[in-house]
Amino acid sequence: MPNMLDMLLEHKIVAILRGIEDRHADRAGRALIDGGVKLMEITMNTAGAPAMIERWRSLFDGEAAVGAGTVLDADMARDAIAAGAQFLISPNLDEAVIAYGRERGVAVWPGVMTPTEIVRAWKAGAEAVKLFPMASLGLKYLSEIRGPLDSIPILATGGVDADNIGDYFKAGANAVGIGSKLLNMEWVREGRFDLVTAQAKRFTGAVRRLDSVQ
Ligand SMILES: O=C[C@H](O)COP(=O)(O)O
Repeated sequence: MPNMLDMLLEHKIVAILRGIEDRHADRAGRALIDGGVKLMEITMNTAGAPAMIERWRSLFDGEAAVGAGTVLDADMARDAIAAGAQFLISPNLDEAVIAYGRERGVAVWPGVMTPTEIVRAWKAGAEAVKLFPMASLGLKYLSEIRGPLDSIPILATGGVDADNIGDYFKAGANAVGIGSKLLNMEWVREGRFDLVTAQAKRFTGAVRRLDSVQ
């Protein structure tokens, strides 16, 4: 099984699927993969999330990693891992979720906001943290905390779009989580999966270009 942290650091984008309707989900997932997305997070507040995770594990086996998002506590972590989630992402920091994931060999990237929370998460065994909500914290905040906290991988989440994605990496993000600007629900409802793929390519192409100039 591929190492999730390695995948996160290599591909640098996590697609966040929140509230996708089950009848559209498989085509949306396929469209994202066709656009180069390699890590997909189905949030646990999406109706039928565990069943969707389980289905995607076999449907997209070898093409993309499938994890669970909005994992708020150990009960949700248990349900997500039972469904086959390959990584767990949370908006909050709960040491019990980190411990549960570690016991089962599943990567946990908890949500953090402050330097104290980042270090707490790291000490509890998280190999990376989700810095959230970035749209409110701002890029300057990220670059400032990078001074003292320069070795903890940061998955910056919130407010990422195709024009500013490069700024997130310049400010110190190792990876980004992208929701609304990557998966436009209107396109999904209208069956415009070609547009979803084209949009995904804008993001994955931006990451490739940034990698090539480094
Ligand atoms: O937890 C995920 C974030 O709410 C996604 O934010 P975004 O839609 O601004 O990318």
